[in-house]
Amino acid sequence: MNAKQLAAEAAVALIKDGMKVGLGTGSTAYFAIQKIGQRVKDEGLKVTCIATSVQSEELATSLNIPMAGFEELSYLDITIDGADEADHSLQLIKGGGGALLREKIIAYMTGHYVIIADDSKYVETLGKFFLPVEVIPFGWQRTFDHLSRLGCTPHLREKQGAAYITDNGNYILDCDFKKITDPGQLQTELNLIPGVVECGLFVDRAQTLIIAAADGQLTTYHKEVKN
Ligand SMILES: O=C[C@H](O)[C@H](O)[C@H](O)COP(=O)(O)O
Repeated sequence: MNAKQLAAEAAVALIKDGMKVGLGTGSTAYFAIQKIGQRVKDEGLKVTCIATSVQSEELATSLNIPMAGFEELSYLDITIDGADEADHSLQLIKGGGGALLREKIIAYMTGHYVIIADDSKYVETLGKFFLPVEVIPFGWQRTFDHLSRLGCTPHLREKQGAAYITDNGNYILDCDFKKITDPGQLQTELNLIPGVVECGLFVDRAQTLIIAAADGQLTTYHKEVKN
């Protein structure tokens, strides 16, 4: 079993009958959704889920995982999601797969927010991974200018030669800050820029971080966070 799958399955073991569950996005969350589907099928696990992306919604539906909308769910017991970077105080960079906005909305309605990753994602200081910032397409070049003034080099994310479009119809600027020493302050500054919809910093959100190594070793970190 690879490290991502190992971390994912350890997290899915936390899900109990009757829980409302948030489904993350990406190659690590994929294994969690697969395992939830397996538990629904084999054990008759009773859950109601909401997904952080169209991609995860489609995967969950194909596995017959019961899904619900925001009109039905206002609170989730647990969400299991991946991350692009996580530091020792469980601050995160997310959005490598473009799902940061829906992921953050769901993180903010979750009681127990669990992050799963292989050990390459566990870093001393955030920022080596370019920080994804979701911006509206209107005037994005000027939003780009404002981001640059915060000391980063932004790059418009592209897919097949055109601007990458998120599930919400927006663009992503991947920002090279090199080192992010104060994620909370940076999040505040980013979200004050007109045109920025949301940034991929998840500050004081994760309560549990499950890191798996290729040799099968699992390490779980916990933090007190009032969600
Ligand atoms: O937008 C995508 C999400 O934030 C992912 O959870 C993150 O990019 C990690 O993805 P992966 O597990 O594929 O490395």
